[in-house]
Amino acid sequence: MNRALSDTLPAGNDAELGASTGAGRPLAIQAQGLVKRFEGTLAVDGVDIAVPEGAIFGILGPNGAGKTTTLRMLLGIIEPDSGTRTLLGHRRPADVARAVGYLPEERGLYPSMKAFEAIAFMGALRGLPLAQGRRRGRALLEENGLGHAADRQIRQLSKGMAQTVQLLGTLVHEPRLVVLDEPFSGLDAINQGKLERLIRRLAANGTTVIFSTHVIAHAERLCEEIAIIAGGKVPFAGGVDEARDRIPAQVRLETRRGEGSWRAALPADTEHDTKADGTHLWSFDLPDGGPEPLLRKLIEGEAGILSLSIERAGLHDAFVEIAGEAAARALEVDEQVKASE
Ligand SMILES: Nc1ncnc2c1ncn2[C@@H]1O[C@H](COP(=O)(O)OP(=O)(O)OP(=O)(O)O)[C@@H](O)[C@H]1O
Repeated sequence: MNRALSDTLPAGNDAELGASTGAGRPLAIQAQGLVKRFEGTLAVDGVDIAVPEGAIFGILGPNGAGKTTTLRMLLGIIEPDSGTRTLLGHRRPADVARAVGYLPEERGLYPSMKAFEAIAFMGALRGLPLAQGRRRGRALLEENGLGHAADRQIRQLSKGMAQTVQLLGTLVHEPRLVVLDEPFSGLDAINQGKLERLIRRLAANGTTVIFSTHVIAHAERLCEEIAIIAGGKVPFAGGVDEARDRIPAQVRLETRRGEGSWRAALPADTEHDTKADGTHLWSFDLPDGGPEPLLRKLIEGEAGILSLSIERAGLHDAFVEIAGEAAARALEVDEQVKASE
């Protein structure tokens, strides 16, 4: 056990220090086999999650997939029926509550409080002295373009502004771990962009950020690692690139010649078209060996390459591959609903 930490831990504390990824990076969150049932509904069915410290980690899944239930179990707001979780090295989330910031899915602040007071109040709930919270509240509002609203009551703010105030209240005590449940919901495109930048700044300063979303684009733009959740299960957890690599990249090739020894380098199910000018178009999955052996054979066989493009799969296609069409359709509907809001 780390000497400095062991000195601060009371005897018999159940903290479990030193959890780390295979690559040796310490973990801010480690959950194994989390299960939660509500009156006959199996909301979460054996979820494993490992969130490295300092990461931006997304939990991506459609409505009802189990995202909120998972986050609540991680935070100790509800207890799992089975499974274990470690938060910042502690088995009891309450032991590290002051180092955690949480934006719940249900938004709500006292309507009569002024914006800067609301932030200070949220900080006080996590142990920050009120005077300090008030100072930081004003500064945070200023930094985030809401300085003019500091003395306005919450009831006088727009929904998006109030949501930003609540988010700042989640951050005012400078938590090491920030848990955001659907933070982009209810924000317009400009404020979504601001929130993305804020999340990046937090991570750049060493804060771990975990957020849930049903919008693939947010996870794809922000996250190094994700967990895909569908029907209470996590069929994939790992790097965004690793998820995208589940699907072969698509090659589009244009050649002057249509025959030659190089044809053997193209997969059997390659699509082929001959254009009016006699040149050839080929589309196929990038073979296992990657682009270099393919290119070598095309050049050695004198295919007469006119153009070649390789397009990696997007996270949406990876999601379909991993979680299935039905879950992906549910996500798409969510995005359409969002777009029409
Ligand atoms: N307190 C509860 N009582 C009964 N059922 C619940 C409760 N909380 C969640 N559920 C059910 O558990 C399942 C997972 O819900 P959860 O809120 O975790 O999903 P979610 O992925 O966060 O969805 P959303 O994006 O709609 O918030 C759903 O079927 C939901 O109806």
